[in-house]
Amino acid sequence: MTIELNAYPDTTALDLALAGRLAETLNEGLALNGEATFAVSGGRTPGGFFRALSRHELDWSRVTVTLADERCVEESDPSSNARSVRENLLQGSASAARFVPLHIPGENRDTMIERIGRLPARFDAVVLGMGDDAHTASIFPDSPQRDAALAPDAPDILAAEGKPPVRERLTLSARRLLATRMLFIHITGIGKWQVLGQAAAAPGAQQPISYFLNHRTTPAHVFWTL
Ligand SMILES: O=C(O)[C@H](O)[C@@H](O)[C@H](O)[C@H](O)COP(=O)(O)O
Repeated sequence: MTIELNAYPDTTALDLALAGRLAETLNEGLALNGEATFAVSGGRTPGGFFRALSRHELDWSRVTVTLADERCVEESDPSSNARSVRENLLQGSASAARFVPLHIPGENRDTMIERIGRLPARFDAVVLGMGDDAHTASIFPDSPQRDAALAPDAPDILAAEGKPPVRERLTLSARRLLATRMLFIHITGIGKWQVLGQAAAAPGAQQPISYFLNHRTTPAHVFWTL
């Protein structure tokens, strides 16, 4: 288990640095495979990072972006992670990227599973956030779906019970999220830093984030600021 820690003086420096690292990772994927695919998280933290990444000149037409999780709402809803990606990341030259949402209102479950199953088996990058309760994506420590989402044989995607603002969610499983060339964890604030440290020190604990900090084959790259 290796954890690379990258600390920054403020959120602006953090967002610029993480965006630069993502652009580098995506360019590596483009050079290696002619395409690149990554999954990002929602919430309040990543907006500045999305805007910084959108300003990087990449061959975005060969890049696919999807979500680590989604709230089951219309894209017009302020809680929609897809809305945040479209408004903050898919702008400028990055608007040429292909976006694969998790939740399409009215789509039946089998069609959704089949659509997500068509994503490349291994992402070039996954960017996870974390809640103060050590949840990540929509894998919550006290959710009835926690064990199913963390199971080594979990499906790619599953319905999950989250917390307000939206309880009904979809989440990629830990297994699917860990199938990535690079894993980034993006957090701000001393509270989350302390939660992350406790989780890292307790391998196999019940906190969902700890499954991503102690994984035997996918090192975690933590980008954080107080
Ligand atoms: O849909 C979501 O809510 C996110 O994917 C979730 O996992 C998020 O990363 C954390 O809840 C942190 O959220 P904040 O960035 O708002 O603190």
